[in-house]
Amino acid sequence: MTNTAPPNTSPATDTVLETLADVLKQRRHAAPEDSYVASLHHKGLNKILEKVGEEATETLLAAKDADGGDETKHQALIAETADLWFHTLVMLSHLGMDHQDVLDELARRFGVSGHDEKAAR
Ligand SMILES: N=c1c2ncn([C@@H]3O[C@H](COP(=O)(O)OP(=O)(O)OP(=O)(O)O)[C@@H](O)[C@H]3O)c2ncn1[C@@H]1O[C@H](COP(=O)(O)O)[C@@H](O)[C@H]1O
Repeated sequence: MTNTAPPNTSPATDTVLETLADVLKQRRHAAPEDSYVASLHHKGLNKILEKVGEEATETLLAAKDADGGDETKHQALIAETADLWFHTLVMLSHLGMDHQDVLDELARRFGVSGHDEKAAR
C-alpha cells in the first residue's frame, strides 16, 4: 500500500519541491475534507487560479511593505512568496505538470540575456 501522508519531518531544502510535488499528486485522490490540497483539486482550476491571483496580490503588497522594512516585514514577504509558490505548484499539478517542467525551462534559458531573447522574437 502506498503511503500518502506527507513526511513527518521537513525534507532537505534541495528535495522540498520534489517531495511536495509527490504529495500534491497523491492529494488528487484524497478526500477534500481531509486535505486542503485535495479540496482545491476538488473545487477545480478556477478556484486554484483565484488562489494564485490572491497570493500574487498579497505578495506584491508584502514586497512594497518589505522595502526598507525590518526583519519582520522580510519574514512576512517570505511567507507570502511561499504561499504563492505553493499555489502555483498546485496549479501545475492540477494540469498534470510540476516544478521540474519550470526548472527545465529556467535551465534552458541560462546564458541567454533577457534583452537578446526579446530582440530575437
Ligand atoms: N505548503 C503548504 C501550504 N502553504 C499554504 N497552505 C495553505 O494555503 C491556505 C491559503 O491561505 P489563505 O490565508 O488564503 O487561507 P484561507 O483564507 O483559509 O483560504 P480560502 O478560504 O480563501 O480558500 C491556508 O489554508 C494554508 O494552510 C498550505 N497547505 C499545504 N501545504 C503543503 O501541502 C501538504 C499537504 O497539505 P494538505 O493537503 O492540507 O494535507 C502539507 O503537508 C504541506 O507540505
